[in-house]
Formats: sequence, structure tokens, C-alpha cells
Amino acid sequence: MLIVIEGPNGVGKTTIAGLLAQRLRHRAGQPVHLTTEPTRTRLGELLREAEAVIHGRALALAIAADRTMHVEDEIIPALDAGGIVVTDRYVQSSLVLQRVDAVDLREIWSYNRYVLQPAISLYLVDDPQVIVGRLAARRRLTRLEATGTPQRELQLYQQAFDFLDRQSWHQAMIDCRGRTPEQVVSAILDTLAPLLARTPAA
Ligand SMILES: Nc1ncnc2c1ncn2[C@@H]1O[C@H](COP(=O)(O)OP(=O)(O)O)[C@@H](O)[C@H]1O
Ligand SMILES: Cc1cn([C@H]2C[C@H](O)[C@@H](COP(=O)(O)OP(=O)(O)O)O2)c(=O)[nH]c1=O
Repeated sequence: MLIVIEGPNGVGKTTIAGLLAQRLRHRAGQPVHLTTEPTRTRLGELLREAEAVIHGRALALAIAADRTMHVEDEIIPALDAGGIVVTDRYVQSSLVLQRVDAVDLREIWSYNRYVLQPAISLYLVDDPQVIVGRLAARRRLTRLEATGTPQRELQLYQQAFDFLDRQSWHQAMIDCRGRTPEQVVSAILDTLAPLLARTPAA
């Protein structure tokens, strides 16, 4: 089962993905693989560094190439081994971040439409002011983080969510407002319950 964690910069994706993987490891009779995009491969690390200089269509294509390799070399083998995969960012991130970088939504989709559909894509939402406060605490923002604002990202995320709905993606919005990370993960586990019921637990 592929579980995607999405949402604007600073909403808590990395924190929640890590905690969710821990909680799933406790319950599951199957391995849980935590991963991220861009990937931790040479290409993914290159993209993290190069994001300052590569932009627009070229970045959209390069990110889609990294994602394709992620699916083929890491996600599918982990799923084939009977595991659950939790990824911090996936297609919805491109439908937002590449748009911040002035690429059209349909064009971004055309580079991503053949990737593996997740079992569920979870979109984390919080109050923009809370996110602004968290980003202000960051020492250094990436080019795209500095270009978009939490308000704009939330707006684009909602549009991407509606677009993916029309592509029949299985998605859920997770309200993080006023919730601790543990409470957010509990809400996610409630959302995942019907899917997890179909997989064996220890
Ligand atoms: N539900 C939450 N309540 C309070 N703080 C949170 C919550 N989720 C994440 N944080 C904090 O917000 C900051 C940004 O979280 P992070 O996981 O890095 O976000 P992202 O991966 O979406 O950029 C971190 O300092 C993290 O500890
Ligand atoms: C996953 C993804 C990342 N990126 C870019 C934007 C980010 O500034 C950069 C790094 O992503 P980010 O989530 O900031 O990674 P990390 O916090 O793990 O270093 O990659 C895209 O442009 N589109 C995407 O779909």
C-alpha cells in the first residue's frame, strides 16, 4: 500500500510521515518503508541543490524523472516485498510547486499521469498564519519556498486536490488545526482504517 503525505511547506509533512511510519510499524505485520521526494538518490540530491538554478519546464521534467525512478526502483520493489510505503511528497507537490514556477497544471500532469496511483494521498491543511510562523523560524528557504506563500500554496493545493479528484485519485484532506502531531497521526490512522483492515496486522 502506497500512502502519500502532502501539503504546503511547513505544514508538518516530514514530522507526520515519520510518526505515521512509526505507528504503522507498531501495528503492521509487514515492513514499513519511509521515503521522500525529491529522492535520496544522486538525482534527488542534485535536484535539491539545483532547484536554485533549474526552473520551470526543465525542473518539472527532472522532478518527474526522479519520481519515475523512485516508483520503479524503490516504491514498487518495497510494495512487491509486501510492505507499506509512506512517501513525504508525490504528484500533488508537482501540481503545486511547478505551478508556483509558472508551469501549467495540465502540462505538469502530462509528465506525471503514468506514475503509480497511491492507495491514498493525504493532504495536510493548517491555518496559513501557523505555517507563516513556522517558515519564519527556518534559517534558509529554498527558491520555491521563497517564491510561494503559504496562502498561495494552500490555494494551489486545493486546486490540485480537486484536479486529482477528477482523475479518480483516492485522497483525503487532514485538518491539522490545533492538533498535535500525535493527534494528526491518530486522525490519519482513522482515515486509513478501512484500507488497513484489508492488510494483515501483527
Ligand atoms: N501538528 C503540529 N503541531 C505543532 N507543530 C508541528 C506540527 N506538525 C509539525 N510541526 C512542527 O512544524 C515544523 C515544520 O514541520 P515539518 O514536518 O518540517 O514540515 P514540512 O515537512 O511540511 O515542511 C517543525 O518544527 C515541526 O516540529
Ligand atoms: C517533490 C517536489 C520537490 N520540488 C522541489 C521544491 C523544493 O524546494 C525542493 C526540495 O523539496 P523539499 O520538500 O523542500 O525537500 P527537503 O525539505 O526534504 O529538502 O524540491 C519540486 O519542485 N516539485 C516536487 O514535486
